[in-house]
Amino acid sequence: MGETVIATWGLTKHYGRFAALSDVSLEVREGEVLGLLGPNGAGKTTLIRVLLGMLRPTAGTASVAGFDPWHQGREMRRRVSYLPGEIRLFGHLTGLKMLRYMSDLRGGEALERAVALAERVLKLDLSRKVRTYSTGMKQKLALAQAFADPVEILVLDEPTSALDPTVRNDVVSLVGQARAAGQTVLFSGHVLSEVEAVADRVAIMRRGRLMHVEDMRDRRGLRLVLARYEGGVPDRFPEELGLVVRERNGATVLWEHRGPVSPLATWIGSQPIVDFAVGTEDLRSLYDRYHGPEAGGDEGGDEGEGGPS
Ligand SMILES: Nc1ncnc2c1ncn2[C@@H]1O[C@H](COP(=O)(O)OP(=O)(O)OP(=O)(O)O)[C@@H](O)[C@H]1O
Repeated sequence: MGETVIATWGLTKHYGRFAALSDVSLEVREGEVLGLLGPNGAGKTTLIRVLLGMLRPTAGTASVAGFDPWHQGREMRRRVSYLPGEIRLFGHLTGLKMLRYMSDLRGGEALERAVALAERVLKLDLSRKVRTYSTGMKQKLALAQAFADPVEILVLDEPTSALDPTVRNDVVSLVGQARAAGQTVLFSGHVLSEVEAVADRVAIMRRGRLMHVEDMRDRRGLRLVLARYEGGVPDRFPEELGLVVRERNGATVLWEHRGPVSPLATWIGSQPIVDFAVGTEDLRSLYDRYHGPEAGGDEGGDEGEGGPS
């Protein structure tokens, strides 16, 4: 993985006394796909808008492609393609003219690719006026443009929110292709399976705070082992097995395990273990640790328009 291309240090955004973003420090490395997860109001869009130089942070700093987004927004935006959560297009233009308009803003290079993506991959009729498009069709048009842009960084705010399941999968593939082409992708979303399918790392937000960053590559090699001992669970386990105790309760222990299975299986065979089970932990259970029923509610502050943009 390459060098850091997006970084924030103690990023904070207040609306009056309400903190939409609190002390967020995060890094995204070159060529990486980072999924930003969190329920409504967690602060994902606020973070993205600060990174795009559309909102001025109350405190903290950010760097995107080596630029300060607020003070060097113009230089930064040349290197970044952004899909906003709320897409605004010119209704009187056809899809094709809208794509031409958007690609001209970047020197026209990306038009051919944007048209191919829109028509062939996303199956969009570009001869229709944009005002006759459904919400999902508008999202497809903006996605075609975002993925076609010859930029280093893609920032996608809920890129699949209006799409049907088949097109969602196409977008997941496009994110994978963008990474294969060396682009860095930051995207936000709620659909855990999509994030799980494509993200290298996942950042979980809650009430404006960054709660947890998980490396999905590590996670894919993680297994959970549940064992019930005859009598009590020993205090220590051989270090070379790479077992980490997640929970222990009477005669039962839940370990996290990474690495080869065979030494573990041999060792388990030598232990006074009466029963055991092996499984994986999907992203849902990780997410639920921060947002599940036991994690409490997520009501934020007052909704409202405003802030510099
Ligand atoms: N202009 C504003 N004035 C006051 N509060 C705001 C403003 N913009 C956002 N907020 C609040 O900041 C919090 C974070 O909002 P944000 O849009 O970043 O959340 P999100 O994680 O993107 O949610 P969603 O998934 O619903 O898009 C919310 O509680 C929201 O009400």
